[in-house]
Amino acid sequence: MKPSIVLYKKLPADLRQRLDQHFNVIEFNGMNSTTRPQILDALQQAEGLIGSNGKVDKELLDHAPRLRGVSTISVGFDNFDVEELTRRGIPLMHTPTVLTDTVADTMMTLVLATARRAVESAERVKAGEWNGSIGADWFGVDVHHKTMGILGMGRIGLALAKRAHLGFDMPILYTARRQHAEAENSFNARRCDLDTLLAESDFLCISLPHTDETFHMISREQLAKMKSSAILVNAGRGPVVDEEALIEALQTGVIHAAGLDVFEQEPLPKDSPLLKLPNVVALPHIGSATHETRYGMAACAVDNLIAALTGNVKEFCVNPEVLKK
Ligand SMILES: NC(=O)c1ccc[n+]([C@@H]2O[C@H](COP(=O)([O-])OP(=O)(O)OC[C@H]3O[C@@H](n4cnc5c(N)ncnc54)[C@H](O)[C@@H]3O)[C@@H](O)[C@H]2O)c1
Ligand SMILES: O=C(O)[C@H](O)CO
Repeated sequence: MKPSIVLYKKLPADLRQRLDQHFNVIEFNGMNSTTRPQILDALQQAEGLIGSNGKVDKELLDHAPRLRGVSTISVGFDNFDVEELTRRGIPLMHTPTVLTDTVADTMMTLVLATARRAVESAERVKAGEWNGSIGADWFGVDVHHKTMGILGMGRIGLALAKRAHLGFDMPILYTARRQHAEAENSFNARRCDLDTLLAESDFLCISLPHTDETFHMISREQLAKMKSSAILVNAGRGPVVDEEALIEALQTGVIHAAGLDVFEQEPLPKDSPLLKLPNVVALPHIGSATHETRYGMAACAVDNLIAALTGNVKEFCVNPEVLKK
């Protein structure tokens, strides 16, 4: 008999078929307050779990006595209790690499859109405000040759450094726990401490995961150290930036603008002050959201689950120590 798995994300038909070839698939339309109790029930029998955007915590794992493998359709895994999964010997698989270039493109989009006020200007055109030669009240600021500071010099940070340095002649600064030779040798990036990064960056670009250590790493005190002309771009995770402090900084001119793909609460609440600020470009967490990349992520996650449940894991395991047991 094929092992049962729980799927909580709609997949392209061919990938769903691939899962069906290996498993008895119990499918749910997302993990939310309605489906979660049903998912917990189904997990009594399930040996695998695959999806994205659900909380996989101790409560869920307590309902899954037979679970042997978990696969997330994302690179980020802050919604998983990795310690608890590891304690139970369950591998957590994720999808790095396949989305790196697409997310770096999204970050560059936010850099350009905020600096050149592209969204704001387009909205003014649609509102019929373009009635003659434009004046300085429509002008933006240059991107090329400005300093980009990268917080989170991992796969995405490196791909962003490549775009900024080779495409836009931008000097690159980064703050990291270790030196990144490729960033330094290929893109002339310079490592510095956080205070220097804050003081010298024209664009502070965040591609950090959400961990205990990165929670509110950028708050009131850090924002105050930035240039008043600086632009903050965050496509890592919302909680890395203290959103209340950011809103205040944007309202009072402590910094110039922000381009945000991620937020402390998602979807962004409809009454968020961010939505009223003309110097904010807010995107609905579309970092990896192209047809090609989302397909690639789903395919990688399907392969990852098959590998985990057949004992063939070679890469993309968040907690590889469980494989040695
Ligand atoms: N907006 C989106 O749609 C989207 C898409 C993909 C990934 N992401 C986010 O981007 C993150 C990064 O993805 P990646 O593939 O580049 O991962 P990665 O692991 O390659 O890079 C993360 C980098 O952050 C560094 N880091 C972690 N904690 C740090 C700290 N306290 N101080 C300094 N540096 C620290 C790590 O050392 C690593 O170099 C993901 O974890 C996810 O949260 C968002
Ligand atoms: O972590 C990721 O892969 C992105 O945020 C998409 O969910």
